[in-house]
Amino acid sequence: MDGDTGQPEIDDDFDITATVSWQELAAHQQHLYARRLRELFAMDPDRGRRMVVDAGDLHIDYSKNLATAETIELLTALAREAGLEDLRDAMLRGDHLNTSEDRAALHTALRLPVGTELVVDGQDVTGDVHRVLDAMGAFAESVRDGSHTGFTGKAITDVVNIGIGGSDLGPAMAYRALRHYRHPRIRCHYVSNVDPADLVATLADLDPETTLFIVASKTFTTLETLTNARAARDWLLERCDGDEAAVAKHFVAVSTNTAEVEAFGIDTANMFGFWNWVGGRYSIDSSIGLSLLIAIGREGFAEFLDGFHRVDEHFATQPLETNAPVLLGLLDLWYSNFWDAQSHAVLPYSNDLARFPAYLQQLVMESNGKSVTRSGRLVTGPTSTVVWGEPGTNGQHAFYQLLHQGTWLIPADFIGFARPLDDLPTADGGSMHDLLMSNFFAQTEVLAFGKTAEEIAAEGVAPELVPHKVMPGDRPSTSILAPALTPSVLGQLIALYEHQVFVKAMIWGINPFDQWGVELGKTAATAMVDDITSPAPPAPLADSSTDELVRWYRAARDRTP
Ligand SMILES: O=P(O)(O)OC[C@H]1O[C@H](O)[C@H](O)[C@@H](O)[C@@H]1O
Repeated sequence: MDGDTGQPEIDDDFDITATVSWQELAAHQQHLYARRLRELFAMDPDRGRRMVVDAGDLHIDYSKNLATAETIELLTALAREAGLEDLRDAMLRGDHLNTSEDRAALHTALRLPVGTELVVDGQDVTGDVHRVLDAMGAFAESVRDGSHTGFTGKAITDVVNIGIGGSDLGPAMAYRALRHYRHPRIRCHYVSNVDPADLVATLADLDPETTLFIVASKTFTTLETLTNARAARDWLLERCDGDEAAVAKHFVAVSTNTAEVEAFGIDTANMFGFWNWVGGRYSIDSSIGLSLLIAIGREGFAEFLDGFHRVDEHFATQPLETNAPVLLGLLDLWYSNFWDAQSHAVLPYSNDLARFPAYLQQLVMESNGKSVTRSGRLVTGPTSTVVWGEPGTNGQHAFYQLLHQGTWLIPADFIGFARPLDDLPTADGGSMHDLLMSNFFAQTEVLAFGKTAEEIAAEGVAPELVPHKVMPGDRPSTSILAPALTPSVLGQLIALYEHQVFVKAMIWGINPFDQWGVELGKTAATAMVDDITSPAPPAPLADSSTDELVRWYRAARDRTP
């Protein structure tokens, strides 16, 4: 620790890939490469009982990974060499780990219990967080109990969250996931895309008298969100004879930018704030979660936050060897840096978690899709893999073929629940949920252990078909089980992934809290609007491809059908 500043000492010339631990892991991979998971289980029959870790209500089995006790020893040594424990503590106490923006990354403060002391940059962070939570809670209650009414005095029945990226994916995912905990009268809708189809399709079924809009944007300058919000306001004004007073009843804002909220025309009395130390993709438990809070109520939202906090506590206190986000982050790094894995599948065996992979795509890839270190030096190895996935069993009938027999190594996370919130009987009087989970367990088994040519031939399969039916096995997976998909468990799952993203970033030496790569595309799109809308013939564009595309687009658009 640097005694003067309290910041962790970050050696920007430090290259993790040049360390002894890294070389040892590379040598270890060569040794493990020749081993089969079948052998590893035969040599260590208790592996499936030992290579498990519990964090809060999450029960995680990582024994079906291409790893042994020695792998974990070497990976945790690597993490120590990267100073992971100090960096974790630095993040939790609010040091400015987001170096390129000179900010803290304090999403963990959003779920600190009331009264926990945390002062950062002279601010009483927990006090601020709970003041906003209280205001959100009171507002949500007034919507839920019908006392907040629309311009004709009717209770709100529909909430439209207008936001994109971190101001959409989290609440949209969680609203869907927590279907069982929602208020019976209120439905939430999520509009993100600047494609007008999104807003038009959403508003088609809504009644302006009973619709509340939440304009959610950290910066309140995001083109898509402001464009959709303006169009939504026009829609409302058209239906209330231009009564501007209606806007105050039907529009609230969620943002860090008071000036822009005012400039947009939303009364700041109807604004719920947050802080620049909350990154967009880490903001679901800030006021960005207002729609979710309206849907599941104060108690549900408090349980959700408590779930995050339980995993935060685990992350903060457990030794690296039994620390779930650390282990999962290290295994991920093991595959991308030592096994050339380029993608990672997330497979929820829960239809309500259908948007969880999409949510993780932003969390993981916007955080760790970087190729320079904190000091701007090029990294010397791969960083984030591509994250993708679909709920099981749908994925089984679509892309699992590639997981089982394709040429890529694709580690997969299986997520499932013991107690169903919905269940129906099967034809033989069993439970559909048990059937779903039988698929979960069977898939992880087949991925890991496969089926050999001998086993297939012994079943009497024609010799020419045997190679087609061989299941190679050694396809790694991690199983994450929880008792049920509750608000708390959802919070725990999100925190588990947030922290594993951090673990990897700290070892690679990159900044997981900025996203400069998104900026140029935004600026270029704004500049392009003139090129495609000006009444004058298109000016030649710098490259022949874009030039030709724009000309084709304009001609086809302007041709009478
Ligand atoms: O919440 P906003 O300021 O509108 O930002 C919405 C999104 O904008 C950009 O795409 C950023 O890369 C995302 O991180 C952010 O979540």
